[in-house]
Amino acid sequence: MASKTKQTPMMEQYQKVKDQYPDAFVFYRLGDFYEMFNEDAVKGAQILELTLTSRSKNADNPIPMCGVPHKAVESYIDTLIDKGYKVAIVEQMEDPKLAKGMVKRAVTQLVTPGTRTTMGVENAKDNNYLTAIEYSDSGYGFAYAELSTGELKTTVLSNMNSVLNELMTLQTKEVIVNREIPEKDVALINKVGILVSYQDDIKELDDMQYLSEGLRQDLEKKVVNRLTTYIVDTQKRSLSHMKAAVAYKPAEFLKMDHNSQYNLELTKNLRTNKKSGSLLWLLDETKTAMGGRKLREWIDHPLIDKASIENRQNQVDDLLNHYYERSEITDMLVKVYDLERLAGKVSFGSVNGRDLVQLKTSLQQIPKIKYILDEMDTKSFDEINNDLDPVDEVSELIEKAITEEPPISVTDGGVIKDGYNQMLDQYRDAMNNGKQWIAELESKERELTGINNLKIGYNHVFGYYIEVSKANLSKLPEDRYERKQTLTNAERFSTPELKEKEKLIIEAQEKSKTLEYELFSEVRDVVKSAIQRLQKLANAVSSLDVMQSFASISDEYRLVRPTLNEEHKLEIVDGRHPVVEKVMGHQSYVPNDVIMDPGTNVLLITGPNMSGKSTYMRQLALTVIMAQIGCFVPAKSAEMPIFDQIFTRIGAADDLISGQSTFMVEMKESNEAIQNATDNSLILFDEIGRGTATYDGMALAQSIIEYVHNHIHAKTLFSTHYHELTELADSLDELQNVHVGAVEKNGELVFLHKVKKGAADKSYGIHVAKLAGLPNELLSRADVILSDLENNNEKTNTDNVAMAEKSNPVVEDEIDEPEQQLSLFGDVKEPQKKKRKSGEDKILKALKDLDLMSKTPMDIMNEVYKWKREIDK
Ligand SMILES: Nc1ncnc2c1ncn2[C@@H]1O[C@H](COP(=O)(O)OP(=O)(O)OP(=O)(O)O)[C@@H](O)[C@H]1O
Repeated sequence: MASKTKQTPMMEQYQKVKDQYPDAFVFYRLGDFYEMFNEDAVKGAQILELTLTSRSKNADNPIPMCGVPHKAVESYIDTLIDKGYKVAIVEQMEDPKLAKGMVKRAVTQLVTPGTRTTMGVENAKDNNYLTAIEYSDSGYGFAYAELSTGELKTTVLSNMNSVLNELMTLQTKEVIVNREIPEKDVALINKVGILVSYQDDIKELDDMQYLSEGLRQDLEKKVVNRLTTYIVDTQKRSLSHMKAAVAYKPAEFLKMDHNSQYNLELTKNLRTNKKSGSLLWLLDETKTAMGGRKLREWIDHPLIDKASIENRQNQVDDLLNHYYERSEITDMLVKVYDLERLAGKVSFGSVNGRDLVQLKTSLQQIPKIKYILDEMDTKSFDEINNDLDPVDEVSELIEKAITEEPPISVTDGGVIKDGYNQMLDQYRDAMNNGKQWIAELESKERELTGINNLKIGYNHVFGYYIEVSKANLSKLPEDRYERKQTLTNAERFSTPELKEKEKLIIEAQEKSKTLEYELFSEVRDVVKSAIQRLQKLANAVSSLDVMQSFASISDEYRLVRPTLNEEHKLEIVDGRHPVVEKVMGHQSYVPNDVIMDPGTNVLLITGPNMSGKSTYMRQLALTVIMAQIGCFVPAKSAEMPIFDQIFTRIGAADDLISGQSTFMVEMKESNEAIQNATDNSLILFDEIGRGTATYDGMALAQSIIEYVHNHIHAKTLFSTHYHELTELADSLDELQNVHVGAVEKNGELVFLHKVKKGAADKSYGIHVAKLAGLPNELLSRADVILSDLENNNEKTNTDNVAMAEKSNPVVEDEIDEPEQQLSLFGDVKEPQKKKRKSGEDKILKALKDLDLMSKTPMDIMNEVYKWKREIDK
């Protein structure tokens, strides 16, 4: 809290704002600076590396203070937002020179992590989503928006797990909730590092009604309204570019949880957390920022509708078949700027002359692109072509009105072209004539005074002046020259006629600047009225951009069009992991088949460590995702079903956030798959069970395989080091063994990376340890232990069998032991039954011989009674 001593009116004004925005840094405009005070100043100075000073230094309680220049404020705000803070911007609402008393100030915007719209070039292809969640008994309303592009989507999710998944997939920066949401939910959101902001009331905003109008579910309407209320409250500016909310259902897309997306490195590399090395990195040859964002959205949401996938495939095909046209389109797309974000800027009123020139350049490409698409004459692009509206009147207006290289500022003139407005031309003439007159005055004055180095100059404070060096002062006639400024070596003067011309020039300058700004605003308003059309155009351009990216990737990496079937047939010939291949070079990559006919649902993959088991599984997942976003796939040929969901238990399983152990996460992820997978799903289980004791692990692995095999029938790849499991192929007819080959050459292990039918014969763990450089002594010792274990195992097996036979010789003969009595591990279970007495054996024999059909119930009753007495003896 600020000190209780009497505050100055300004500090009172400041404190009022701060009280309203306690969780934000308050940037308080004072002249050319935004100042922070008190605790904001102390913290802000530290984070932003500013010098901390104080106001009223000599008072008892000096007020800590620091400031940033208004011209550079954006970068400081960005730094704070990046660190998860909010910034309230307080502007002067009147000209301080004209203000009576305290200058009026007000918060003009609250910038928060989810509402930031200033994107640097480096993250132009990223979205910055703001999300709202509405808790209810029947599920969670979920809505997200991207303020800079106006995108707004909503859905209802059944549980908090799905909410967290969606939040992480979208990489949301901020979540809006009201206080009815359970605290444990808020804690979960905080745990994944997302800022939670509260918005308790919902305002029915007339001009924002359209945003939720088309929605059918109340929960969706409510959550959209909460989100838009928060946006209006914080942004306090026009949001006419916000698009009406689109309701979506997660089930309309291939479902994948965030962990799977993360572990499959779809948009980020696991190690570096950067785009490089991810599927997105491989596929991104988009030329526009909008295309880049759309590609990412598609990777996050692959399709499941066959017709839509095939339409995209047709587009790729058509572009591949029209090489020349494709490269023309690509060249034009390079000149298309970020139409979505330009539309946003127009709506916010923050657009400048340069933005409008970018808009014009972009729009001018559209007729050319349309022409080429017409020439290509392919049906697949009909819809996109229809939506390519060049918004001619906007580009023509900008062409007529805005200069080719306008300055950044829209208030300093130089934005409007000559010839666009008569009045402006007249002002400009006056200015130019005046300047011309002044230039001529210089030579006239030189002649008059005989001072050759006399010159006429201009500065902001003193205006136009005649400068004479001190040495020449004596040559100057006294009468006409009025002294303006004294320098070390010269004096500056004015004359009545210079003053008069100066006045004319300055007046013309002021008037032209004001008029230019008015004209610019008019142009901007015309553009504003075309926002919806621009957004539709942006959507079409970005789709076209992604398609040309797919086509050029397909060319570059020899991808093929997959055939989609409805018969559960998966047949990928010579498939490749596209990212690993790109990194290692395609000569070194060993292609592999994945063949699973309709009757084969489980591939059990064995092979040494490092042989390529997980690469093989990941390769399949990426191929499926590429196919379902409409791209071609890395293989010689590919036939595949459309998958509804992908479940993975792959890669590092540590869940540091919720503090769960590797094994626990492994089991939870397995459970997710087992509970939710269908026969249309893809399951990838990489070494399930390795996180616990061998026997537990192996038992679980087998029962999971059996369960998936018997109940789910999803296409499943299961890699394992438990060689014993390969015997399952004998009893499970939908399961096949494959193994990744390796050979031993002169005691060294050579990986072949080739997947072949059948089970691997050996584990080679010690060989891999050798490759990792473990000391020889340790390795030799491991060899000894291994052969001991192997011998013991064999011995134990034979001992066990012998013991079982010895301990129970009669039973083996007389009673059919179920086969399962032979455990997984090849040894016989300890006999659990006590040795039976001979009387009991007699009873069993009698029971076996009893002919039920020839006896009455009474006879049986008597018989049983006799036996019971016998046993009870
Ligand atoms: N098809 C392939 N062609 C060429 N190199 C490959 C291929 N598959 C994998 N590799 C190489 O082998 C390395 C190890 O592969 P991967 O991690 O898939 O092995 P793994 O069998 O799953 O190992 P572990 O059992 O230890 O987890 C990869 O990093 C890659 O460099």
